[in-house]
Amino acid sequence: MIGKMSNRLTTYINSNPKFTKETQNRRTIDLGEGSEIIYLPRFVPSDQSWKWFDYLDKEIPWVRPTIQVYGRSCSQPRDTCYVASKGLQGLRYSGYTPHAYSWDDFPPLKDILAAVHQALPGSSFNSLLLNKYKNGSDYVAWHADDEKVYGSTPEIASISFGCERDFLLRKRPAKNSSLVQAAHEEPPSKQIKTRVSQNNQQSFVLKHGSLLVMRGHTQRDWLHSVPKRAKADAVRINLTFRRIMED
Ligand SMILES: O=C(O)CCC(=O)C(=O)O
Ligand SMILES: [Fe+2]
Repeated sequence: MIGKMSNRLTTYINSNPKFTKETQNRRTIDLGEGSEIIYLPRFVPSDQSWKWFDYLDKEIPWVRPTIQVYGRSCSQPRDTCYVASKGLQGLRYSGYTPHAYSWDDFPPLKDILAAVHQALPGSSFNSLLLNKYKNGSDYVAWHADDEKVYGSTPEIASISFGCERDFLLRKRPAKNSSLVQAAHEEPPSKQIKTRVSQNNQQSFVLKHGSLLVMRGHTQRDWLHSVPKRAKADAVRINLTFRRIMED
């Protein structure tokens, strides 16, 4: 009986486009305390990923804005563009308010969004921040996407095309966490040991056509970055789908 059921289930899964090989490769990483990562290394097939890469590389009006970091103006170390549904509150980050293009300006983005929604039933994204890293000297510094417009538990679905890059996550020391307490109470020699002994880092190599999702309290409790890499010698395009709260 059980054997028959599982056979039928296998047939159903293999014949239903929702359960493709890519979906079966899904990895869920529980970061603890309500933070979760989902990683699908082969979400979009390679040839389709290259078609989208070429379209985005050519058609997106990429800009490299001036942003404010710790009160200083500097050039954002990657190109960017922003797309959002009509009528939403505007986005502002690092002292910069990007122009919001519409989904109709770039029709293939609607196909990519539909694929993301199919992989994440129950999710509903209404905005997209695009990033283009010309090579390994472009990067994104440690940060959290914890702007108020995303609400208390932002979900961010991130698709990567082109050059593989490392994506790092690091636990944020909370105000009253044991890490901070230890830093105050222990002599300097012990402080270092305390930090090193905590397993508070995660890293992923974001592959061409991959999907990485950050959920729950990841933006409150963790920081993420894409560091400079001398060996990365080609362009990477990254799309991060987000949901702006409607009021
Ligand atoms: O390029 C990436 O993988 C991450 C980009 C990112 O963190 C952001 O746009 O907020
Ligand atoms: Fe981010």
